[in-house]
Amino acid sequence: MNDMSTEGYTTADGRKIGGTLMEMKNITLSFGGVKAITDISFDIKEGEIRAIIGPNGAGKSSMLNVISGFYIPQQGEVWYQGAKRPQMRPYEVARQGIARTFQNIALFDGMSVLDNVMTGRLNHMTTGLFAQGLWKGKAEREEVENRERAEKIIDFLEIQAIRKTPVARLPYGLKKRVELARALAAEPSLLLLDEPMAGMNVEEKEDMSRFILDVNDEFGTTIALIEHDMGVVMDLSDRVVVMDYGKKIGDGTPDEVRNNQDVIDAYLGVSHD
Ligand SMILES: Nc1ncnc2c1ncn2[C@@H]1O[C@H](COP(=O)(O)OP(=O)(O)OP(=O)(O)O)[C@@H](O)[C@H]1O
Repeated sequence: MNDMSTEGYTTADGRKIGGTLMEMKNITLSFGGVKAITDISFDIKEGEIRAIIGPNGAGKSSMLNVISGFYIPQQGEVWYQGAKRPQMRPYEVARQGIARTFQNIALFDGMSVLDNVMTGRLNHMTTGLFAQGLWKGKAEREEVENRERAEKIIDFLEIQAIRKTPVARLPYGLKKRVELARALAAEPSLLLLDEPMAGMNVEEKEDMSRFILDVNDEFGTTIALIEHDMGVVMDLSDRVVVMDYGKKIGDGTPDEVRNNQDVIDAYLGVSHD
C-alpha cells in the first residue's frame, strides 16, 4: 500500500519541496504514568527543514527518539518512504537512511576528526572482514570512496584544518560540527538534529545555522531538528511543529506558528534568548 503524498510546495525563498518522506500518525508514548507524547501526527516532506520546538519537557526528544527507533510508541504508526515502518532497532532505522546527532555530543574523544567522520560511513561498507580478505581490490576501492566522501564533507563544513586533531581537544562548537559531519557522511535521506545549537554562543549559533542551510541546499538533505530556543529555528525552518506537555499545539510556517495564540501562551513567561 502506498500512502505517499505527492503534494509538495514552494517555499517563500523559491525552493521546491517534494512529497511526504515521513509521516507520524497518532503517536502516543508513555513512560509508566508519564505521557511524554499524546496522539501527535505530522509529516516531513522531501527537502524541507522541519523543526519541532517546545518548552522544557514538552516531549521533543521523545519524538526524535521515536523517529530514530530508540523508543517504540505504545500507539500510532510511523510511515517512511511510502511504507508503514515495522518495529525496528535503531541500527535498522539508520540503515534506512536516517542519521542523527545527539544533544550530548556522542563522538569518539580519542580519535581524530577524520576517523570520527569515517565512522559515519560504516553503513556504506559492504565488504566485511572475510570478504576483504577474498577481494582485496574491492575493499580498497570502497575504502578510497569512503575516504573521498568523508574528506568532501570535511571540506564542506570547513574543518580541514583540524582533520587530524583528536576530538577531545576541540572546543564545543567545533565538536558539534564534527558530529554534523559524521551524520552527513552516512549520506542520509533524513537528518535528525537534536538541539544542534544548545550550549552555543551567538557566533557558534550563527555558524551552525549557516551550515544547516548549506547542507540542505547543497545535498538536498531533508532535515528535522528539535530546538528549545524558538528564535533560532524561526529563520531556519520551512515548517514548525510546536509541542507542549506532550501535545501538538501548533503546526505550520514560522509566521503561522508565531501568530498562533496557543503557541504564544505556551511560551509566555518562558525565557528564550
Ligand atoms: N526515559 C524516560 N523515562 C521516564 N520519563 C521520561 C523519559 N524520557 C522522557 N521522559 C519524560 O517525558 C516528558 C517529555 O520529555 P522530553 O525529554 O521528551 O522533553 P523535551 O521537550 O525534549 O525536553 P527538553 O527541552 O528539556 O529536552 C518529560 O516529562 C520527561 O520527564
